[in-house]
Amino acid sequence: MAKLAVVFQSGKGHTKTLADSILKGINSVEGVSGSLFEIRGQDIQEGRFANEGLMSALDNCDGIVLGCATYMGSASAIFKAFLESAFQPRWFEQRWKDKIAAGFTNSASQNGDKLTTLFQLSIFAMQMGMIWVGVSDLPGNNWSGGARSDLNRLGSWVGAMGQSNADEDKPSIGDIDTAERLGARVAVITRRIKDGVAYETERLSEPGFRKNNIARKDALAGLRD
Ligand SMILES: Cc1cc2nc3c(=O)[nH]c(=O)nc-3n(C[C@H](O)[C@H](O)[C@H](O)COP(=O)(O)O)c2cc1C
Repeated sequence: MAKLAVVFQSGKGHTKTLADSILKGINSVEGVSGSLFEIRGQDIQEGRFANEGLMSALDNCDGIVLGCATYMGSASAIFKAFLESAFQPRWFEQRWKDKIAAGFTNSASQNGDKLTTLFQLSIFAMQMGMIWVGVSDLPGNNWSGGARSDLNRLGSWVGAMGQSNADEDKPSIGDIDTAERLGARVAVITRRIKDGVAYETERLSEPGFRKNNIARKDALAGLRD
């Protein structure tokens, strides 16, 4: 059974609607099971996120879907604190290398600068050595017959975007269903990789990587730099 985590932050529940939808998509795929993990402000002290139980549960997953609200054109501060907490020791040890990753965000404005949030999430995943999966749906609501209920109506491929009106409690049904389809896509791809040909992946700490580079430098001395 492939295991996927949906890790999210949501202040007022709008982004949680997308997280629930991603989870629904994941669990619709046979042989894959998903779990939700909420990042809460109470786990942050002096700006640093600390919840070892949650982090080690993520260590045991085959993939992690990351999502948070867009605040001030950026990933929310609470979620950023969680991302930064992966630096030591998980980034140093390449612990999440080759796990599958994907992302989602929600904001009030149609644009709201939320692409920045998806960039932050995808860059994080790639710094962690993870394999990023984007949205595969064609763009919706981009012609005269388009509607808010269209799939991928915000035309985003880096990750799933949601937009919810400030006086309503949910993004559009188009966004909710697009998130569900991203969850299913991530699950199918994770299962395919997990059930595929087994492979060993090299994991190096920074000192180990430096040692290899010193050996390379010595081996190449006088040849080229
Ligand atoms: C501190 C703060 C900053 C925000 N910044 C943006 C923004 O840059 N762009 C935008 O479109 N909406 C912005 N919003 C609106 C939220 O993105 C929107 O209400 C979203 O649905 C919140 O999701 P949540 O209920 O999961 O927290 C901001 C809201 C807050 C509280």
